[in-house]
Amino acid sequence: MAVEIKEKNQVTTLPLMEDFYTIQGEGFYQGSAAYFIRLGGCDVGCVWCDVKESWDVNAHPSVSVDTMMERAKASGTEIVVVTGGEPAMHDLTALTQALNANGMRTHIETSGVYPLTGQWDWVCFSPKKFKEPHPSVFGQADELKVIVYNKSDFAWAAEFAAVVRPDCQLYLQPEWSKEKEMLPLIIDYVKANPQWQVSLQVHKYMNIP
Ligand SMILES: C[S@@+](CC[C@H](N)C(=O)[O-])C[C@H]1O[C@@H](n2cnc3c(N)ncnc32)[C@H](O)[C@@H]1O
Ligand SMILES: Nc1nc2[nH]cc(C(=O)O)c2c(=O)[nH]1
Ligand code: SF4
Ligand SMILES: [Mg+2]
Repeated sequence: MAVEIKEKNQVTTLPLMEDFYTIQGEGFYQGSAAYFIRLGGCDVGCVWCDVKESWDVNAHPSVSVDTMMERAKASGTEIVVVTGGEPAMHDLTALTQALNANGMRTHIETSGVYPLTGQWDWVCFSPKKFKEPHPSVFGQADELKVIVYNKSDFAWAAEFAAVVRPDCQLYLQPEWSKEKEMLPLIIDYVKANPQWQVSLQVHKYMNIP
């Protein structure tokens, strides 16, 4: 008798806020074409979050990972960035499997407050003072991107630089509304500490998503 091997219960639908093909505006891949999948749900509560509409997990429709994969694939993209919201609050195993199986690179933007699930080609870790990150993400981060909202954020950023891998790329990104004030401080800091680089949200200057 043929026996059907059932796979472990995997999450095959996820709350999708939006998906779009654009230019990665931040960090190491800044300037590269990338398809963004923005999942709903976040409980970190950053006061300056630029996508607060993403926070309520129930406000976004459940969409199958295959649909998300097909839409990304149709764009012709090489890179898919999974963001949110806080994408790591969901089981991303099936989504990354579908993307990988179809030849796309998987990148994630995460605050690191939840352990990662899934297979990632690039992990951007952006820790937040509003909720402590999970230590498992320190060794998984390819890129550390700290948002600078006030002067105390430089010393706080250095604490994370000390615990990520030695080959992790280090970025300081001004909080958008504080850019005028913080950018000069970031520039001085990077000149004095050249292991860090400046990251700007260039999509906002280009008026693209
Ligand atoms: C909206 S978050 C979603 C992913 C995840 N929750 C996180 O915070 O990393 C995407 C990126 O935007 C950054 N970000 C959010 N609001 C910002 C703001 N007002 N100014 C600069 N960067 C911001 C976050 O730090 C993160 O690197
Ligand atoms: N163009 C563009 N680049 C981005 N890099 C990270 C983003 C995010 O919201 O996760 C983002 C975004 O929202 N748009
Ligand atoms: S963790 Fe990310 S999505 Fe959540 S509030 Fe902070 S910046 Fe926004
Ligand atoms: Mg954004």
